[in-house]
Amino acid sequence: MAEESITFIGGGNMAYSLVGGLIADGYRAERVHVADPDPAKRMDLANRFRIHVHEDNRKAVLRAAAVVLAVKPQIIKSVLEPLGPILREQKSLVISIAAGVREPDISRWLGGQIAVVRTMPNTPALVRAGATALYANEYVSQNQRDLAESLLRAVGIIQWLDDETLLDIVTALSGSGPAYFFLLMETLEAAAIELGLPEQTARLLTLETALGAARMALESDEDPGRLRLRVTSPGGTTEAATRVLESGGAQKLFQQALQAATTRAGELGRLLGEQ
Ligand SMILES: NC(=O)C1=CN([C@@H]2O[C@H](COP(=O)(O)OP(=O)(O)OC[C@H]3O[C@@H](n4cnc5c(N)ncnc54)[C@H](O)[C@@H]3O)[C@@H](O)[C@H]2O)C=CC1
Ligand SMILES: O=C(O)[C@@H]1CCC=N1
Repeated sequence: MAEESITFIGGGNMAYSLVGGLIADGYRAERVHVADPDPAKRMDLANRFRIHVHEDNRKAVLRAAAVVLAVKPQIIKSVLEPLGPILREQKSLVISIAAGVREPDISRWLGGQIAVVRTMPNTPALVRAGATALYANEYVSQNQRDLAESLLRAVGIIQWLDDETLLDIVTALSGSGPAYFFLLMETLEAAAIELGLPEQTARLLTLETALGAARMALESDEDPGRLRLRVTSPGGTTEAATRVLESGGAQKLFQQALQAATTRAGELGRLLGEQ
């Protein structure tokens, strides 16, 4: 991938995952900068990845080909306004990973007419198994599109979207999605321990089953519904378990959860856009 310099504004969970994935993919540490006001975050990132860390956002973005906004949605406006003049002058590409925050608002806070890619990655980027959707505004050149794509592709799969509004659904599905699968893992592991399985065995079997199911679904020509039926012997154990899940409304609950997350992303976008 192109070895252009990239700056992360905000060095929290998601920046950690993306930086870790980039370094693991062979991106040179001296090309990566992170700005964060928290000295503990800066020290952690510098020690772990040997990248440049900064307290001052303006110094951190100097000469950056791409600037990744990795702060909470609620502070994006205040972070962007002072950076607008320098980012426009440098013609840096701005890549936002913030949930809900809309591209027209990001562009407006930066002073307008600036290349912005709005994305939604997820934390498995840390192990280069991320899933990211991207949307580019009209000012993004082909080179910048390639740069955004190569940065996110280094940490997992990517999908371009033509319609920005779809990013709220993506946020609910794959942005928040790791949490749903972790919840399932936590719950299954705890239930197995409660039933009498040793802790280490319960953990290992839970995680390998999750990995195996995901790999199998990715590599198979059959959809997950069909693969589920293959596990389910008539009158067997899976059928007994599935009956409990269905009668408890598991599918409905997941639909409602995805709806709630999508709605929240839309609300965040609306509320923050009114600033
Ligand atoms: N955590 C996740 O799974 C995902 C998060 N996102 C998005 O990524 C963004 C960051 O989320 P997290 O990393 O989870 O949050 P976080 O709270 O872990 O990280 C945010 C970082 O920003 C720093 N910060 C605060 N004020 C700052 C300022 N003025 N300038 C520079 N840095 C500042 C904080 O010290 C903190 O380290 C959010 O907008 C979120 O919507 C997107 C996809 C997945
Ligand atoms: O919970 C959140 O708002 C962020 C966005 C997607 C995952 N974490």
